[in-house]
Amino acid sequence: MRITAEGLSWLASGTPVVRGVGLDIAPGETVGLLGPNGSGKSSLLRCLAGLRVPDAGTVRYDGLPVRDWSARRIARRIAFVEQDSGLDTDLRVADVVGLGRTPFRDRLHGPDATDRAVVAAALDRVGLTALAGRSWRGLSGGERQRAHIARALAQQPYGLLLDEPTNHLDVRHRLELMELLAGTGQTVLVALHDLTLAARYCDRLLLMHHGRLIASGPPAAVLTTEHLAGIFEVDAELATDALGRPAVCYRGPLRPAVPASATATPPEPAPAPAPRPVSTLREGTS
Ligand SMILES: Nc1ncnc2c1ncn2[C@@H]1O[C@H](COP(=O)(O)OP(=O)(O)OP(=O)(O)O)[C@@H](O)[C@H]1O
Repeated sequence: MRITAEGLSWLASGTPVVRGVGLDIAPGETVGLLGPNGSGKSSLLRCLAGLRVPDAGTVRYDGLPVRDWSARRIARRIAFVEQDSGLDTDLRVADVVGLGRTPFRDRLHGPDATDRAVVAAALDRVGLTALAGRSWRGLSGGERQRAHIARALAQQPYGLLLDEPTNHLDVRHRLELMELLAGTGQTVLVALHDLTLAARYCDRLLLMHHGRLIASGPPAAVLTTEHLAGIFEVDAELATDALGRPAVCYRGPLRPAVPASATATPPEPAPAPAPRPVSTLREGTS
């Protein structure tokens, strides 16, 4: 599925958050969405997922504008894994994953054999089969995150939008998740803070800053020392991993430059005026 946006803008209480974003994600492409905190990644993803109505511009799936589509129609095309769903329920893990089947079900009927098979396959893909019967409340943060991914996979979408899905995941599960996403064959747009992970698994990277898309291209073209310093405000060196992709080695946050006047040797204090000899004091002349 091709996901495109033209001139996309969204305002929060009158303040521009997404500013004139244009993008074109080809069918089957895995694209990483990068940017510092507050740069507008989640807001852009929500616009693309139909959860925010843009103030200007158009989102299209396979060339069709989605502005007037119902949530159900969108959910049959695209799955969205939010940064923090805050889901709190007594449902079993398999039932939470089964929520991904809702767009395909008649409201009056429960899950059928196909739904159950799709849910089982999704749980298997994220390694949660053993926890299928557990209560949602008993899961760790990382297990919940993987269950959300399984719920999205159970939707059998053509496109996947994910907002920092590697949060809470240990290193092995991060790598597994990125391999899974890159191997789905679906169109994937994934917001990530781990720049090296993004470079390793994404075909292309998009970089946001203050609501605008300021760069798009292969990982090596977007992860530059200029962007690391100027946009992410870190002092970092770029290495190349075994696959020829950029890998970031951080030295630390960039310190704001100290103005020269603050480091210069302070001038010698002016000598205090010598006390006038008493004899020169004249209190009145009469
Ligand atoms: N509903 C809202 N009302 C007011 N301000 C909002 C709203 N949604 C987002 N913002 C503001 O818009 C800016 C972009 O937020 P957004 O969550 O899209 O950024 P982000 O790049 O996803 O950040 P992070 O990396 O921290 O998750 C932030 O300054 C945020 O406070």
